[in-house]
Amino acid sequence: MGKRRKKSTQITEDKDVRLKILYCGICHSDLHSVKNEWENSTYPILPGHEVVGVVTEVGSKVQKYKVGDRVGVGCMVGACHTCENCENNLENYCPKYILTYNSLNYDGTKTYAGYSDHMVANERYVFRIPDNLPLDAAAPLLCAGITTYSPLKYFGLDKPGMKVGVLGLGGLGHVAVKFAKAFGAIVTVISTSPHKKKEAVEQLGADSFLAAMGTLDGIIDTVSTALALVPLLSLLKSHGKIIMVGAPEKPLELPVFPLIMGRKIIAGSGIGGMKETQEMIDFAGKHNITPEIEVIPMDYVNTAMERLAKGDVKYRFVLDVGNTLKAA
Ligand SMILES: NC(=O)c1ccc[n+]([C@@H]2O[C@H](COP(=O)([O-])OP(=O)(O)OC[C@H]3O[C@@H](n4cnc5c(N)ncnc54)[C@H](O)[C@@H]3O)[C@@H](O)[C@H]2O)c1
Ligand SMILES: [Zn+2]
Ligand SMILES: [Zn+2]
Repeated sequence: MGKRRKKSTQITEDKDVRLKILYCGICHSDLHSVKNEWENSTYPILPGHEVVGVVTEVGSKVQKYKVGDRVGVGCMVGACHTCENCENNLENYCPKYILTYNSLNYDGTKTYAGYSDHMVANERYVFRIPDNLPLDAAAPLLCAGITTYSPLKYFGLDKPGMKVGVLGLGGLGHVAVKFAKAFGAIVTVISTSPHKKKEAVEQLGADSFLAAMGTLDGIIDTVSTALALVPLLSLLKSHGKIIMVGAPEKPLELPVFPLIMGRKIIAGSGIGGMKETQEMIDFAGKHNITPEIEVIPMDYVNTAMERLAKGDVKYRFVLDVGNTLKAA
């Protein structure tokens, strides 16, 4: 692994940017992956796709960045750039996309990611972090941010007055509340944990905590385990939508009648394209949207994973890689 790691930290292409990693968020997908819950993990895995840091080197043809710039890398580091999805700035739906970790580069080498000191990525997959956003709190935007921003926009839930439900108040869910509020939506947190009510309303700005039947235009479902859909469908108005971003390993049961009654929609959404990711980060900068984080040292990572599995985090762990990673 040492040899491959070394290779992945060298500038190999003209359009590559090397960054010194300072912070990396811990996404529940990291946990699914290290535990092989999706049954697609190939070890060794070096997780982390909410990566932020500072540019230390640029390839000869890099145009967007220079040494010293504050940047981030999200869930992807490559795609084919020729298919219909790529041509429409939807690299995230490219059939040949390359994930930041647990994936293969086109040369067959493995990708390793953010729980690490350095990283190299093509400039198309590198994002600029606005000066007013603290780097540690900006990290979760790279996955949790775009994963919730993109479906709110695509499914038309970004209009003032829309009644938006957010299911699961974890890393993704709490950012969904912040973006939906910034779009002017009326936001309801749907949670099975009554103790989360006070914070959801007072700290995150949600308008209410539990929704009444037939009242919501859309629900962003961020839950990491399989939950029943029927009670959720009953919360929707006619034409309401449930957008699944949570990625449980087990399938969900889908009775059809509650869909037919009211022309309701269940859809999925995966991160977002590179153009939209930069747009989301700039929007967060403009509206001062920062995730709520608990900054932790590298040697706390296993405890953090255990706490994340229990839902014991408010609301995102961020590894202080720059100050606490002791390179071997
Ligand atoms: N679609 C995408 O592109 C995308 C991107 C990032 C993460 N994800 C997935 O989204 C999910 C959430 O990620 P996260 O980082 O926000 O995780 P998280 O652990 O921070 O949040 C998940 C929330 O779901 C709640 N939850 C879990 N099981 C529950 C249950 N049975 N009933 C009620 N609530 C329950 C937890 O309490 C927690 O609040 C994960 O499955 C992750 O893999 C998908
Ligand atoms: Zn993620
Ligand atoms: Zn493509």
